Amino acid sequence: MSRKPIIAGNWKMNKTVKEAHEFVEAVKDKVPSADLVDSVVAAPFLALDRLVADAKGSDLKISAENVHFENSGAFTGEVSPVMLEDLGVQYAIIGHSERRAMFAETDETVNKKVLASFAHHLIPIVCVGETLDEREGGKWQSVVKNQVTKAFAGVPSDQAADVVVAYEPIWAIGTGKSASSDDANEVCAYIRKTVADLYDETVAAKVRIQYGGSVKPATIGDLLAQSDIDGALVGGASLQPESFLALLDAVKG
Ligand SMILES: O=C[C@H](O)COP(=O)(O)O
Repeated sequence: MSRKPIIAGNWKMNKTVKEAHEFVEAVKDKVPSADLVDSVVAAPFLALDRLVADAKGSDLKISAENVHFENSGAFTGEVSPVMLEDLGVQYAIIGHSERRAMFAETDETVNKKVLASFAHHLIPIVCVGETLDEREGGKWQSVVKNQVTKAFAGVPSDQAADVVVAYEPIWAIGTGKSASSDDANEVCAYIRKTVADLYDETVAAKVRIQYGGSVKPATIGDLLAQSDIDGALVGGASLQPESFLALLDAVKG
């Protein structure tokens, strides 16, 4: 089965609203057709309202970088899926390793956020990945399997097929040390097998799996050529319009 690639920029804590607006204005009419690739930018909450309006009518899609699992209530500083749906945001990154490491995100909260996202028409981009110690200790399979299994708990099969999984080995994020295409593909294939064990081969064949970790325009082509890598989640190289568009060009071939 052929899966439509999905290339997502994750800006992390970068760009003012003005800078974000200028970026979207610069790229929105240059991204490839959404028939060919899903082109996504994940921006800080403050910019989302403006960016959804900016991107309207174009093939560029807008994502949040996080979402809370409750609809409303006494959760100071948080943003709910109801609020994101209201803005017209289409995706939410969930469980990024920076949130797991610095903001107490757990497999349980990741799962709650996945379920809450589907309840509000947000497509979850679920991040998983092992630390360097876990890789060197030969534990990446158990780490990744556990993260995937817990993230998908309670997700019905029709929704499971729409989940985007981002495999991001923690040692490769922002370090300039990308996993080799073969190593990244081995893990992505293992993630797909895990989804097949949880559901079936049909669901597993539909789930899109991104690689993330020091992806650059020069390296994305080799990654996308792999059997089980359907896109990329890109930090640093997504911050400039030229670089973001160059990542998307790799899909066009
Ligand atoms: O979400 C994106 C990843 O954390 C990768 O970031 P990076 O491309 O700057 O290594």
